[in-house]
Amino acid sequence: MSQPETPSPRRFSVAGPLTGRVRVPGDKSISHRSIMFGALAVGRTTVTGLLEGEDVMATAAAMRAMGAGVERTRDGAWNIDGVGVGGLLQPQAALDMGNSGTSTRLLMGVIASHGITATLTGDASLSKRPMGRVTEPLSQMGADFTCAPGANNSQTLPLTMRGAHPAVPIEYRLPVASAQVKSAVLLAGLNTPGITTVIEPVPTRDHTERMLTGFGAQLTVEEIDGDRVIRIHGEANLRAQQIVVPGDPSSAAFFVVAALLVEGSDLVIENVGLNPTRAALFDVLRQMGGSIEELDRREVGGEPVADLRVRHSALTGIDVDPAVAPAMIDEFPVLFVAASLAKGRTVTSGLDELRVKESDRLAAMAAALTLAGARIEEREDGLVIDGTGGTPLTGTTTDEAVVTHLDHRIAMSMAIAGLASTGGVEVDDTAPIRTSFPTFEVLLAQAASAQ
Ligand SMILES: O=C(O)C1=C[C@@H](OP(=O)(O)O)[C@@H](O)[C@H](O)C1
Ligand SMILES: C=C(OP(=O)(O)O)C(=O)O
Repeated sequence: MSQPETPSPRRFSVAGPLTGRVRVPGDKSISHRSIMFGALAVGRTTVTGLLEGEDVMATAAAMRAMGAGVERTRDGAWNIDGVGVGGLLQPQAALDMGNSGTSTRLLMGVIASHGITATLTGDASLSKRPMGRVTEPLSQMGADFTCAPGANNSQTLPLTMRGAHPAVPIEYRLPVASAQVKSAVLLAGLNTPGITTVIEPVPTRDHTERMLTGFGAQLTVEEIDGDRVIRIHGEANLRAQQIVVPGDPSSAAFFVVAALLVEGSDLVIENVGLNPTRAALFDVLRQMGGSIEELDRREVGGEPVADLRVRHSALTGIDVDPAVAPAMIDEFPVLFVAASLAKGRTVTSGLDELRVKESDRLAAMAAALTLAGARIEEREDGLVIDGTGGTPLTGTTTDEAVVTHLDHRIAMSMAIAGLASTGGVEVDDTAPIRTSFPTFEVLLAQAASAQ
């Protein structure tokens, strides 16, 4: 298991309005997939704009350990030298997935149809997250999962898996709206003879489908009776690509909410990915009265992108349609912060998945925001928030820090709550922020002092 680090507590307090321009780092989902698919392609894939966060570096280290070349060039681009589908080598040591669910679940899919054995480990947060959702379909394909030495079940990390070669193609209907489960089965299908099918009743982020098609896989998506039916033809040949990673909307979300909440703000966030399976937060905030303007809409790396101009706005609470949840699943923690300062009540529901992220995000945000002075009711599948109508939250005392539970999104969300409080918010540990957004604190300071 990954060693726990010394926590880095920090107080986030009222700063000036957020102005000027910031550029958030590359999309985490696309960065993971760039490395994995590049490692499975024939030839050299080059990636610019890759997110150099700890989660993506865990993917890079794992692909290296299985024989691919993954190196940063002097100008900050990345070269991935692929081994070809079917060409992965057995890793010599356990693969440390750190804090990253995406690395773990997608790699389990990749390994499932390679005839190799691998042990996967993770930090204390990742070791609690459910893996049965991927081991179940991957076992149907022939992969075998056992408890790693010292572990007591094969539903959580650490676990050891043996891939099947040849694996068996399956048709799998997703029991949970999860792009990670969908991707795990499709990636196992890459090196499986025949056609592997995933049926998705509720659409989730579609980067795997878009990118595998770009890499030359035979993949089809059909709408049948309201379901998305995705088929991948196995024993695929992937061709190396040149990838430009757009900015991460999940990282941009923190700056969007900060600019909406802090009086006098007028901030441009450049190069934000606006794939419709990811961008629902911005529509929800607009429904609440947020001024978020798209400038220079364009395509980057096959994904829609724009610069977002965000101005301080008076927000009003709404009932958030649970149908949009998958398209903003990682953005609820920071939406809860926005709702805490809106006028009136915001009701969220259908969010059971938030309980199995890096932390139980419903419980963690309810506790953190309550400590900071917000009015929150925690329900089984969502939070109900009675906002202040714009009056800053009281904040927390220095000896009462909010608890982030090794969850980067709790830490960043509560940092933004600190900017919108009179007394500031004490965050118990900022170290997890490095998993997805290593430049968060620098960019926040830059935006708050840009005038
Ligand atoms: O496929 C991906 O890249 C991701 C899918 C989502 O997880 P689930 O599929 O578990 O909802 C999301 O929360 C995670 O941050 C990244
Ligand atoms: C849930 C997240 O990531 P992962 O599942 O990859 O740990 C996240 O980044 O919010």
